[in-house]
Amino acid sequence: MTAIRAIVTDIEGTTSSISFVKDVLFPYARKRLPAYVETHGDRPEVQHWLHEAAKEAGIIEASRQEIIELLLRWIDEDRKSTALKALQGMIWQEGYEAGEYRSHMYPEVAACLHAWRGAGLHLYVYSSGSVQAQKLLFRHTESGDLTPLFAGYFDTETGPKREQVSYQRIVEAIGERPEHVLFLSDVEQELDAARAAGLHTGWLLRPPLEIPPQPRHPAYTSFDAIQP
Ligand SMILES: CSCCC(=O)C(=O)COP(=O)(O)O
Ligand SMILES: [Mg+2]
Repeated sequence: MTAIRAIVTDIEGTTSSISFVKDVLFPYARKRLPAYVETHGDRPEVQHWLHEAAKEAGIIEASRQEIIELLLRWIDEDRKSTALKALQGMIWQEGYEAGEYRSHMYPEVAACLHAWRGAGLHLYVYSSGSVQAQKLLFRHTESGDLTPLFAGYFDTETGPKREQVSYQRIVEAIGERPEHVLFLSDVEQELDAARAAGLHTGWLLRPPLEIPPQPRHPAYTSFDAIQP
């Protein structure tokens, strides 16, 4: 493998369990979204994302109630809408700050991130969750505040995770050639897109998942097995 200088990691299913996102974060945002929009709907950043959601849905002159119902539907569908993700991030902030939850990290993740950073690698996050949500998640982990380890964060404002161009934009933004960058994810389509852009890939298959006989990407059941 060409010398790896930077690692870009996904979150859900890679550093943290799918269950934490689906069973803790999503229901928290779902329950509070209507009241949050009613209470904070006049803030410019909330207004902006409500407008973006309506635009994405092609709804002209939507009422606030219609947008709320749309966003709740999108949460149920796990739609990777940039507008929804931005609003979820704002709501999750309240939960983290109230101590309602801390974010899950697989047991070896913090130690590996520390070791990789200690070895001089530059670490980045690329998730469908908003940059705000990513920073909150890594600040409030069960393994402490991991944000000092990261040099940057990317969300779907950079582009969808299954499109090659998103990875081209990321390597350009971080100033690395793609062959020096390793992307880690649990989703094969994301890895395919990263590989098409020239990045190295690592496929995380967390137990009870198992590595198939001939994986299309270098496959690992934990970060421990990755030797960048
Ligand atoms: C930043 S935590 C919430 C993650 C999220 O909203 C999500 O949809 C998961 O996306 P990922 O790209 O990390 O699999
Ligand atoms: Mg994932």
